[in-house]
Amino acid sequence: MSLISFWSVDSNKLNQISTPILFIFLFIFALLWLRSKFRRPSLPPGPRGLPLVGYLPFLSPNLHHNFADLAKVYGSILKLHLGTKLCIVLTSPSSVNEALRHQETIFSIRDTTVVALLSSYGGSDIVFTQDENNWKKLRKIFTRKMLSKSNLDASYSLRRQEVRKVIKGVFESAGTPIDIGKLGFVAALKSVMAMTWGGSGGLIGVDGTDLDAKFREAVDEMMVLLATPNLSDLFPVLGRFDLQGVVRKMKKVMCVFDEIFNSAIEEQRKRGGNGMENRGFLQFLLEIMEGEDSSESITENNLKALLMDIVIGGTDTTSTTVEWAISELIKQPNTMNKVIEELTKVVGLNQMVEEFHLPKLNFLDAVVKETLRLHPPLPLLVPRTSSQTTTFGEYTIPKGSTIYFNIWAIQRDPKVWDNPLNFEPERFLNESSENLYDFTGNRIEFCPFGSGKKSCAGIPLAKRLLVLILASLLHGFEWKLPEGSKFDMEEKFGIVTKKLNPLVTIPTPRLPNLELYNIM
Ligand code: HEM
Repeated sequence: MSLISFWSVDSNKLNQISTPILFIFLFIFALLWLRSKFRRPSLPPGPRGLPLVGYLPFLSPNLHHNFADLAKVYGSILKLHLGTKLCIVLTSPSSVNEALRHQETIFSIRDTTVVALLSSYGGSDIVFTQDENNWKKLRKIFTRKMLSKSNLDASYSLRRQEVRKVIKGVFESAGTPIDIGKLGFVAALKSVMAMTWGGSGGLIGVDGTDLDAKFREAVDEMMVLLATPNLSDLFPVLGRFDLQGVVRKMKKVMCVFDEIFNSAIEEQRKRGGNGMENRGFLQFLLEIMEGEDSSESITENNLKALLMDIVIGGTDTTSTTVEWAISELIKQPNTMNKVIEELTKVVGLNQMVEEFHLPKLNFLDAVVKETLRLHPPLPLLVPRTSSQTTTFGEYTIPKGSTIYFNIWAIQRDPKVWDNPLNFEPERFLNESSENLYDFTGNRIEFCPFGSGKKSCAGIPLAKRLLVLILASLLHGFEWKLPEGSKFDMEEKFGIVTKKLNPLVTIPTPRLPNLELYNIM
């Protein structure tokens, strides 16, 4: 048999065998292709938990540290179950960017806890409203009207007076230990309250009670309740039993707020806003509520909830940052000296700090940024929830997941920052990065105020009030630790992340003319 005839016989046989095999191969290939095309990507990896409670028993109190450690094992997109909740933790600039910017409509709703809902009059505020149109309207009122440049300029005298009162108080207690966090809180809260009620002085109830003091107590209590982990959030079926009594306590605090707000509204209505030099946020909101422009109309609950946003959003965040900044500066005398040199040069020793000095305090601005890089008051931002199932690269994120953004870990990531754990304000002063990193979160590597359309609405006020308080304390006094006192930089996770051991320091007046401390 010639080679040709061998080939033709065998190729016929071969055809008979190979056609079915080819079909089988094509069939399997088509199946695989279809599977890969229509298969949902899997959930992100994450630690195993226990039945029912999930990872809950293994969590440490500092949630942001815990999440950062887990990210080292499971990667920058990880999942864990906390009670009945599926939680996703994002720990890289790219994944946070994906959620807050590229897929922001899916992740724009905040994860709401039972007490947060109560504190916001059932989600009538900017932070927790679930209605996009309502959010747009409230945010516009908040940023373009209440915190507009002209309104903030006009209310400067109110902030100035409250900060001056605090400085006078410190002067009178010179030489004795002072808790800086508490001092900063009083300065921030009293300034915010003065701006809320306007130039009408403090709030006095019908029976002559000092409502300002009552308000301060209620804010203190609310901060504690907001920070209390509540079983009802993790196991909604337990909600009606309110096992820890958190809801009962919160309802009581809300009654106090309501009484104060009602009294303030009644008083403000009687007085009206005409002719008032400083109209205050309350008068602004009353005018909007009672005005004729239906596109802006707000309810009384919206009004009260917006006031709550200012009080809750603007006080603890500000005072905590002041405390961390002074702690870092006490730890590093060389950096403290640079701040003092700048204050002496820009403000001079013959006057107190004024708001117009602030834009010239470039080094202090870098100190504030560096403080917020290492100690963001909200290290996981305000958690969001996914409004629909979506994919993140190779992973699926189911609808209803709670999303945490670990910006604390990102802002300390050695892949992003040189010497990330060192306090080096100079890093924000080099020409290229000065313009690169601002407070708008345009680069996720530095976003203590969040990023995207739902980033902090209070930045214009935060920038003025925080720096005014910090600069006034540093310009007016030299701060020393009491002899033999313990000093550390341990953190305590909560509604805002504070120092575990409060900073207690002794002030000595720095300005030669002691009269300055009494000028209001
Ligand atoms: C050091 C000071 C402050 C820090 C670090 C801070 C940080 C933040 C962060 C991280 C968020 C969430 C952003 C997100 O989800 O992406 C936020 C939201 C918000 N903050 Fe601030 N904040 C500060 C001061 C203030 C002040 C002074 C006010 C009020 C006057 C305020 C009012 C708000 C409001 C209303 C929101 C919700 C915005 C929205 O949902 O549209 N914050 N803030």
